[in-house]
Amino acid sequence: MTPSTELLVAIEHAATAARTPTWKRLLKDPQAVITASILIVIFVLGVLVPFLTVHGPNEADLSMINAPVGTPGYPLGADEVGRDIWTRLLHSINTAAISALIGAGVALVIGVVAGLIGGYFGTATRATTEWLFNLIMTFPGILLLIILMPVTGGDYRFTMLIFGVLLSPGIYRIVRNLVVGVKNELYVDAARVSGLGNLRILSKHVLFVIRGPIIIAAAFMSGSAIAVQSGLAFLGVGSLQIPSFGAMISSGFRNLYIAPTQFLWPSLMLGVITASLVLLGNALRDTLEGAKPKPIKVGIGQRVIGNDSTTPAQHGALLEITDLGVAYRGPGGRPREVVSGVSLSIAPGQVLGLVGESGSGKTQTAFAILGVLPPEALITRGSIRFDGRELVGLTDTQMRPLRGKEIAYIPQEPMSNLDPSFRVGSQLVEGVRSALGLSTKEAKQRVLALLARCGIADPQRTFDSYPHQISGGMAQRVLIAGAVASRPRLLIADEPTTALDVTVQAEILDLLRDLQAELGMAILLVTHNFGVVADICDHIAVMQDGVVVESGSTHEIFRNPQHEYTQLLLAAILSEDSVRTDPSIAATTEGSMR
Ligand SMILES: Nc1ncnc2c1ncn2[C@@H]1O[C@H](COP(=O)(O)OP(=O)(O)OP(=O)(O)O)[C@@H](O)[C@H]1O
Repeated sequence: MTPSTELLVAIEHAATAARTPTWKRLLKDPQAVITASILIVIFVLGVLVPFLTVHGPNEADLSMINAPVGTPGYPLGADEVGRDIWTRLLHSINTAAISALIGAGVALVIGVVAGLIGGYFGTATRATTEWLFNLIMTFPGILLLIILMPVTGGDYRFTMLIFGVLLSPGIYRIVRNLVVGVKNELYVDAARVSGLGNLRILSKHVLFVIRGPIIIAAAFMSGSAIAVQSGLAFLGVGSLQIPSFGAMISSGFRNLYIAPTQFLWPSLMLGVITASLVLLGNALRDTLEGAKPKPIKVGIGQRVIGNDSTTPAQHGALLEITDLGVAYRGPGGRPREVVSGVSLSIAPGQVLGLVGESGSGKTQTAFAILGVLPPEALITRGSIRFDGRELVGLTDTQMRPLRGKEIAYIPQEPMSNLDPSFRVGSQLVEGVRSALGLSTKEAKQRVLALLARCGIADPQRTFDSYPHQISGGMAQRVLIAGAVASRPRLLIADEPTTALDVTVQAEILDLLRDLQAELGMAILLVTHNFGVVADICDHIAVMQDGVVVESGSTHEIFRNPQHEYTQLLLAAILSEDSVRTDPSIAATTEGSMR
């Protein structure tokens, strides 16, 4: 099996796993199966207590005080007042189960209902629920439970009820945050528009999506409730008539030197129950939340078919992309290639236009070269060689010396790529210093010179401005200045003129053309606009649905487009409408076609 086939098989397995129902996936997890089985066995022992014991839980026989393990009728021995430890242990299971049920149940009911309401409805409702839960959180939990003993009459069920209320802010916050994240999803909007009531939307769409974290929290809260009930009983808080692990441990503790096993049984049982609940919660989390595809980061663990990273690039190409595949997993977990078998080549100093309609995979190809694909992206196949060096498989640290120095990038939205909190100059100086290792003073001089070179009339003023104080065209010039500061060998420009008005577009293209000639750098120009391509590119690659459908010299493609899609794109820019709305570009295009 080739490495890439292995990767695809692994992806396929992950996708199949994601489609399997939760309970089936849980059954395949040994941790979930073992812990759930232990809890079921213990729970059944508690339920069958009348059939498994001969004594009552508080029935004392003074002749049996501290009877050893294996005494007839007392399989685990008797305690300090002659009560059957086995019987008390099984009854304690029921106490623990009821504690978990009440404590976790109350917390869930209050927390989930309030979380749904607080997260889904307007700010006034949220502010009220928030205030209430903040108030609850100010109560000192355990202390309050002890202080309220006279009110609860020592009945652990009331104590657990109060404990449930005290636990509820935790679950409220989880649910509220999840609901805030989900409520603006398009499918919730769609349900609202289709006329579904809030109750139905909350119970059907919202609750369903957030069920995973709620189930997990329930497992952890059950463990907490049992632990707190036992702790209180250990301290002697509550009715002495109720058999519980805490009361048994306390009694065993007093007799530790006389009969150590009295301490062992309840401690062991309590430990096994709480540990099983926590481990089951972890297994549930892994199954419910881990079902999402695990992202493979670019540069980490990608494998390429049959390439040897020491082989130089073919035909003296600066950038050579061969059979590149980039995929994302769809809703079912199945990977879908958005870049599929793309091959491109750029010689030093050449300008290649990567053209295609929106969503055709141009930016994904550019991001793959830069090694900045989002974490959920998968490189399924292929190779990207820069100056003979394989880039696919490089870690982020290995990519960093190349990015910004050898390969520079100009983004589509100049404004959103400048940090509004810092002055333009300081952002540029920072980039230039890190790329070229210059002192601040040298970097500043270089930046000012570059700003002037990039057509900015008053460089010092722009240097001292915040991004909101400059225009879109200026911001793009600023970013171009930053990109070419290190004299890169390859400049990737992703729709560098799209966000600008027509006259500024032409100026920016002029600037790029001049800088390219001056610095001799290669440019990969990502655009959907054939007019831009005609203006500046030597070669063109046309992309459709993630595939390069046609490539060749600009002259050839404009003169004799072979592929139907290329003909369509060309026809579109020459249509009457686009000529009317985009006169300078149409003129340029016509010019270059002549
Ligand atoms: N994070 C992501 N998860 C899933 N699919 C994605 C993700 N990012 C991009 N895509 C998909 O990849 C495909 C190609 O996107 P890409 O951004 O490369 O298109 P493009 O040709 O550059 O278009 P545009 O000019 O609109 O940016 C699109 O169908 C897009 O939906």
